[in-house]
Amino acid sequence: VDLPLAPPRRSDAPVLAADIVERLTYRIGKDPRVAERHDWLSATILAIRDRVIDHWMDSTRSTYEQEHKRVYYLSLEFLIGRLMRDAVSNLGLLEETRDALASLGVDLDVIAELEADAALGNGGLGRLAACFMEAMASVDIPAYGYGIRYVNGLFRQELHDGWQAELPETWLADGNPWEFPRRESSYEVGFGGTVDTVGSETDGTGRCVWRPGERVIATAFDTPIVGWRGKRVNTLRLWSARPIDPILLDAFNAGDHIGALAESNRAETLTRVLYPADANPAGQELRLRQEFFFSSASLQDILRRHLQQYDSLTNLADKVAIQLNDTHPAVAVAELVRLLTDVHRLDFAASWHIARDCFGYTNHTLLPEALESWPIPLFERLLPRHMQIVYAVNAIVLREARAAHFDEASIRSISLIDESGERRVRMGNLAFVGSHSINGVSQLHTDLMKETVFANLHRLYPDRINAKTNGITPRRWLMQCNPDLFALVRETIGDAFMDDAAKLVDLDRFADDPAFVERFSAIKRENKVKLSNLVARRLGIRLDPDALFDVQIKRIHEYKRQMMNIVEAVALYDQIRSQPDRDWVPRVKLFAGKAAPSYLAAKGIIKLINDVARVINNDPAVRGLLKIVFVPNYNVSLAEVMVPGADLSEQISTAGMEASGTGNMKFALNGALTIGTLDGANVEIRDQVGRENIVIFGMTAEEVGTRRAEGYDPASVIENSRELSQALMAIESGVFSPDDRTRHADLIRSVRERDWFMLAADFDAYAAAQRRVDGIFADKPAWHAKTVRNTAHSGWFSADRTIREYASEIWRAG
Ligand SMILES: CCc1ccc([C@H](C)CC(=O)N[C@@H]2O[C@H](CO)[C@@H](O)[C@H](O)[C@H]2O)cc1
Repeated sequence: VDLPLAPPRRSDAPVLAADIVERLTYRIGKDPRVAERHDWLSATILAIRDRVIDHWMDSTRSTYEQEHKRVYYLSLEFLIGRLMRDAVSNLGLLEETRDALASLGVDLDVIAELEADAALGNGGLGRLAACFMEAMASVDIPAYGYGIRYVNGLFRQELHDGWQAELPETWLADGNPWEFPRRESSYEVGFGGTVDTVGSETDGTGRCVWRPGERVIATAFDTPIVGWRGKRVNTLRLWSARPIDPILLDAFNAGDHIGALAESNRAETLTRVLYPADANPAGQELRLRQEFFFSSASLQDILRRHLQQYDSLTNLADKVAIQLNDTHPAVAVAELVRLLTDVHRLDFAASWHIARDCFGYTNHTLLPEALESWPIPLFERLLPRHMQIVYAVNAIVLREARAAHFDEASIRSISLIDESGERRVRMGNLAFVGSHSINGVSQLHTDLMKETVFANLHRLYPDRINAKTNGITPRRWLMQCNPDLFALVRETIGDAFMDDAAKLVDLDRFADDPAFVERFSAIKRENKVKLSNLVARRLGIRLDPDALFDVQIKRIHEYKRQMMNIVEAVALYDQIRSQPDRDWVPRVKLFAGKAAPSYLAAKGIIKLINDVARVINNDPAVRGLLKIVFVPNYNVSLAEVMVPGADLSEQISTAGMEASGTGNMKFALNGALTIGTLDGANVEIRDQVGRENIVIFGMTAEEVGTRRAEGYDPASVIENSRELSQALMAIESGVFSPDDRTRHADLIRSVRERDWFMLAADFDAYAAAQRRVDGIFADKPAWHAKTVRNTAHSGWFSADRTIREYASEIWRAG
């Protein structure tokens, strides 16, 4: 029966206003005269949502009818932030919505602030997944994101006397108007149990049957992801776990109330909370259960959708591309082989080939402690059939390596099984051998992957590793978070850049145009005022918007060297006090970022920053020339205010350790100058914006490697740097912690004795680079010209470019 389709809705302001009032009245049940701001937000989202649904259904239908290849992005994290402004803006309804609400006496910007951030991620990896979802819809690629619908996202950070405190994040407390429960899309996911072989091996009818000891139901919640101009609306499908039996009545009636709810509690726990670690795996069983739960549910859903359209699985790789966002979904390789072999009865070899042709794997870190591996006893108990498949795959791979005359040491490093100590399954190796493409997230990172963690696998399979330098969506990270700059650019170079960010380069010729620069810098100053107002509101600290706003916002980690930044602040503080007449450039150092709760050194760094801030900010001798601010609870929405308000972007990681960085791209696009090492995508930012429009310092990744190999003695470096040694002494002696003089002694000792992240070795170069920055900032025309050129030459870092590369070189889609 060809059912009539709902007519698309008109969206001029009066119609929108009427729709909003209609939703408020009949869906929210509030009288407009007494409605609260959050009621208006919910009503507006419901009205906008209907416009989204029109495009969503068009997209889903066209994908089906045109038999498009679908891309599936499997990620345990999607750091989405807020969605209303994104949806309204990408549908081109911003002015209409603003006018509609204004006609009802409501300010769009005020209610937009009330939307909860969907903080379903830790940092770079999670935010990249969110930018990719928006970009895939914007470049018209049929794609699904698969993840977990955590009830509690990344913890809320509060500062208690300068110390990080973690509080539960409750984004779903007031409901989530953007999600659609899809009860019909539910799948059983098993754990534990046994594997039986039925039929006889000899006549080829033999096959394995996994009999799980436990089962839970994965049920889907869909969120529409609107692309630019509403070209396409894709689906983010997040899985939630629920019990097969919500309550065991006989146990309950027998009075065992706890036992009666055990299964439901276990299911509930499975998708309750996001693991807050972003570099070192918790290694807990629940984490492996989460990884398998969403991988299995996603693959079952993918195969169901494929078989619904094509009644065979042999063409799966022609119609399905699956991207593994780091090793977190790597168990999907074994699960797809199981589903194809045991459930859909393809032979093992065919299943293995299809799987490899479907999968691509993205590596996001070289940090050894961040590479996931699971103890075999745990893996085997939880996933007995997958353990068998891992062994079978390993046999194939090691046979190929021996045929290629690899020595035993290489064989050991290639093996999916780490035999060095406790036997463990290497998820990075499993993802590698199970994928036809393995990509790094910047050129340098990719080169280092070939030389380090995957050197031998690269030797065995030399045509798999490729570079896909990260990108960011210019919609959220320019058009929406910096509308004034966006409007100025549009007025200056026309609209073309809105559909092709590379066109931003047309701005270059205005870098020395005083009239343009006047307006460009005025907008930057306005954004700095906005940021200052936020800091005043939240921390009661007053900032001078004409000072140099020096910003470092990212997860707290020793390799990101927030420590080097604050030690340099102490050295500068000392100089301002000892050379008061020097014409210092007033500077505000702004920090923000969360530390993994179990990462004590990182939490110590947060406390150190706050201790130094308290002393410097209250020292009259500084006369406001230097201020330190740590803004709590860093998240996507805070970044949307801090990025446009920055003059200087701190990208100072130890070279070779930041796979790419994406904050660096956001700052450059919003007209900030980068001070950084030649690490990750900083190298490509330098190539794009030009050596004269970035301030590079410090050792290269190669020099770091050499320095370590030669034996690095931080003590000798420290004694040869008066600034550094004085600053370290001031901190360790308690100048900034009079209430506990030895509080920071451990942090300083780890620099003096080991300094694995080469803070001492790079310090003098860093401090000198900061003085160079002062010099440039004092020369306003020079400064502004450089910042304009950063915006002009950041188009290449649009996620649209990155996604087009994935689509043509990995997914062969779109
Ligand atoms: C298992 C614990 C865990 C969780 C997350 C991760 C992520 C890989 C960490 C991460 O977010 N990596 C960042 O990914 C960004 C997107 O590619 C890069 O830009 C950053 O350089 C990289 O640190 C590692 C280990």
